Parts: sequence; C-alpha cells; structure tokens
Amino acid sequence: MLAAILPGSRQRRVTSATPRGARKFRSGRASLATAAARAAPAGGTLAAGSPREAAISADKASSWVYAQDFVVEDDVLLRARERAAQLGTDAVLPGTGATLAVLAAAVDARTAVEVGTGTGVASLYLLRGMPEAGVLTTIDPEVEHQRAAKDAFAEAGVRATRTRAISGRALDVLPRLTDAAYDLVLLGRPALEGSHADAVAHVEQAVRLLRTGGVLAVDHALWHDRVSDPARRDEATTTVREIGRLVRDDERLLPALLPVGDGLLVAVRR
Ligand SMILES: C[S@@+](CC[C@H](N)C(=O)[O-])C[C@H]1O[C@@H](n2cnc3c(N)ncnc32)[C@H](O)[C@@H]1O
Repeated sequence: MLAAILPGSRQRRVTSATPRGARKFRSGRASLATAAARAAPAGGTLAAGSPREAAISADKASSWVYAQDFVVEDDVLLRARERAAQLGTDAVLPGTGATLAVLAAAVDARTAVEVGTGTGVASLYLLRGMPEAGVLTTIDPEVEHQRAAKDAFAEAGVRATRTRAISGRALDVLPRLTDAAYDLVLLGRPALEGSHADAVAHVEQAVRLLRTGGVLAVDHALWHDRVSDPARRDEATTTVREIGRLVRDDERLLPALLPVGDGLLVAVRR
C-alpha cells in the first residue's frame, strides 16, 4: 500500500497512502452526498442540517491527510517502513500508529499482544506508548519480518526484555496465551484476511486475552474504504464489515470505529 519511504519524502508517502475513498470525497458535492448517505448508520438517514452533515464537507480528505501526518515520524520508524517495502509487506499508517501509542499509554499497557509483527512499525508505536516495564508479545510466521522488526527495536533502543517475538500463526499461538492477562490486543491484517470463521476466532481470542478495562484494536476496519459501501460484497470486505458488527454488538465490549488510517476499530473490555 505504501510506496518506498525515504526520510524527507513525507508528502509522497501521504499521497500514496491516501485511500480511494478519500479521493472520492474530493470529486465534488454529489459524490460527497453519496458518501455521507452511505455513511449513515444501518437503516438510518442523514438529516439535512444535522451536525453530522455539517461535519462532512468536501475538505474531509485533506483533514484525513492532515490528521495522518499530525504526529511526525522519526528516522527509526521511516527505516522500519523502508524495510517493509523491501520485504513486500506494509505497515500501519502514521495516524493509526499514533493512535495505538495513545491507547497503550492511556491504559498503561504493561502487557500487549500484536498479531502480525511485520517489520515492527506498529510495535514501535505500541512500545512508545507502553511504560518502560511493558512487554509486547508480537506474533508473525515470517522469520525475515521478525528479524527486520528486531533491527528496528534495536535502533529504537528497546531493551530485548520488552519484546517477546513468537514465530507462528496467530491462531496457533493465541490459544496458548493466558486469559485476561493483557492490557491491549492489536489485530492486524492477518486477522481479517483468512476465512470469516478465522476472523471471528481472532476476535474471540483477543477478547479472552483482555483484562477488564483492556483495549482491543483492529486495524483495516474500513478495508480500503469498501466497508462503508454496501455494494461491495467481496469476501474480504464482508468479513471486515461483519467483524465490525460482531465487536459493536458484543456486550462485553464498548466499541468505537475511528476513521484513522485504514480504519481502526477499538473497544474496551468491560
Ligand atoms: C501488514 S504486516 C503487519 C504490519 C505491522 N502491523 C506494522 O504495522 O508494522 C502483516 C504481517 O502479518 C504476518 N502474518 C501473516 N499471516 C499471519 C498469521 N496467521 N498470524 C500472524 N501473523 C501473520 C505477515 O507475515 C506480515 O508480517
């Protein structure tokens, strides 16, 4: 999703990170109205003159980009992104990363789990939000990705005891982790890309792992701006949409869907 990123190329990065939906917003009032109507909650309508309508203007895309770039990334993060591009994988967008750091700090996350380490971009954000004594358990089957993430952690001066990298598939590893022992669980792209049953299983495992007051975060919750469009019925979009509903309707969770990055679904475990 992201082009190769070099220090000093922020504008190019943001441009390449702009999702399709953001471009749609730019194309004028008609498509804006369509997007706004589409964005009305299930079965609901968008009343003319409502606060929600007032908040959705043709400038929404530029606001999204501004928010995306609001927290400036340092060279360690940019190099981790470069490694992701070199290895043909991707990483959370900057606004998502910054939000994850804030969430980790807000819940004083001493224990966190990440599904899909990649080259460590989201991990770095989480570790920055976690207290010094916090330990991040991060899961990925790709040894090469984990090696790249370890390089990023070393560059960031993260002590080796603060990360527990587990090599394997999340659905094999998560069941071995302790119930209610974690302050934050991040489900990345691999939690959504498999079958519908697998996606549900990832969420179930995440909820099981969270302590009361812990936070669930699911990246890509707007799935390339397809989730909000009911005409999109491909398997991946349907799965992500259903995961959203599942989290929203789960009485154990207090949810919110943040339109940051590719969409970040967050929920507090009650
Ligand atoms: C998009 S990258 C993760 C990016 C990372 N969250 C970040 O922002 O830096 C997805 C990663 O998930 C890993 N992956 C694929 N299938 C997986 C699975 N079943 N369980 C855990 N990780 C998996 C891939 O090897 C890849 O490194």
